[in-house]
Amino acid sequence: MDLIELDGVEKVFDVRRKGAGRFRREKQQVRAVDGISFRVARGEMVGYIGPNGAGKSTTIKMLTGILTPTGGWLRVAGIDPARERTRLARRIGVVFGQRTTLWWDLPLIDSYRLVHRMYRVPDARFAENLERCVELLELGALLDVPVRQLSLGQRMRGDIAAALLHDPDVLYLDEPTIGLDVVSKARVREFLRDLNAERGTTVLLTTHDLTDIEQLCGRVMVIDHGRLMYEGAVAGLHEAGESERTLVVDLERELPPIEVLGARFVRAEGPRQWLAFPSSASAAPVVAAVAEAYPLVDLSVREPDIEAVIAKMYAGTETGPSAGPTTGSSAGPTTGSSAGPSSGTQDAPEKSLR
Ligand SMILES: Nc1ncnc2c1ncn2[C@@H]1O[C@H](COP(=O)(O)OP(=O)(O)OP(=O)(O)O)[C@@H](O)[C@H]1O
Repeated sequence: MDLIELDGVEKVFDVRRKGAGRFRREKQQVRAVDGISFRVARGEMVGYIGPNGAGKSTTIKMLTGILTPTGGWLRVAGIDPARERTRLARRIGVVFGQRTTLWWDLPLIDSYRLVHRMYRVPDARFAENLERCVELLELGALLDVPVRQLSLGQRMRGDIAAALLHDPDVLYLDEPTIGLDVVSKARVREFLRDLNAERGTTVLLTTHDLTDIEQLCGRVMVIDHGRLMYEGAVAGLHEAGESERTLVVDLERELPPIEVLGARFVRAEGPRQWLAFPSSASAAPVVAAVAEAYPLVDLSVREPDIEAVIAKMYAGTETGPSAGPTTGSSAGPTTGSSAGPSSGTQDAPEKSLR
C-alpha cells in the first residue's frame, strides 16, 4: 500500500518584487513545485534531494498540510493533508534539522510530556516508546537538561525521539544530520535503520549528504526547479551524474602531480594534492597505489555533494538526464534546465575510507 501519493502536484507562490518605477511593485509567480508525481510504499525509506531552492521544503510542507497545493492531487496515509491537518498530525512525525520542535527553556522530558498530552498517546504506549527512544538514542542522562544546554547532536536525537513518541506511520526528515560530527551522524543513521526495519516506519529523507542516502535509502528522487529529474536507485544517480569522489593526499613535501592508475590529478597546494576518481569505483586500489609510490602523511576521501552530482547530470545536455529511470512516475526531465549551482568538492561531506 502506498502511504504517500502525489499526482501532478503544483505550488505556485505569488510574489511582489520591486519594479522599475519608484513605487512600482511587479507581481510575479514562483513555481516552487511544478507538477510532481510519485508514490512511497509503506515501509520504504526514500531520499528526496535537490539543490537549494529546488522545491523540497515546499513539497514537505504540502505533505504535512502546512501549505495547500495550487494544483494536482496528494494523499498521505489516505488523508488530504491540507484539509485534515489535525487528523494527519497523528499519523506523521516531522524533524527539521535546522529548527527544533522542543521547548527551548524546558528540560527535554517536559517536551515529551507535552507530546504525550497533545497527541493523547495511551500511557503504556508512551512509556514504552519513551523507554525505547531513550535507550537507542542514548538520551537517559539528558532528560532533565534544558534543551538550550544540549549540543547539536544531542538536540537532534531529542528531536527525533519527540517525532516518534506518538507512533507515526510516516516520518519526514529534513536534513537530520546537518552539522553533526561523524559519530553523531552514524548514531542517527543506525537508529533510523533500526526504526525502519523493526517498526516499518515509512521515511522521506531530505539531505545534502549523499552518505545519508547511500546508507539509508533504497530509492532516491531528485528534484530541481520544482520538477522530478530522476527517480531510481542511488547507484544509478551516480551513473547518471558520472560523479567523482576526491582523494585528498597530504604528502611529506611538495612533489610533482601524483600519477596513479584509476585517478586523475586535479590540483595541488603545497604538499597537499587533490585526485579525482569515479564514484562507482572502490577507493582501495587508488589509495594503495598512492601509498606505495608516494611519501604520505595523511589521506581522506571526499564524497561529491549533491549539487555537484546534479550539476554533472545536466552538464552538456539540453533536456536533462536521460539515464535516470523514472519508475512509476509521470514526471519527465525539465527542458532547458541550467546546470544548477556550481559544482565543486571543497565543501563536500567527508567520508572515511572504504
Ligand atoms: N512562501 C514563499 N513565498 C514565495 N516563494 C517561496 C516561498 N517558499 C518558497 N519559495 C520559493 O520556492 C522555491 C522553492 O523553495 P524551497 O524552500 O521549497 O526549496 P528547497 O529545495 O527546500 O531549498 P533548500 O535546500 O534551500 O531548503 C524557491 O525559489 C523559493 O524562493
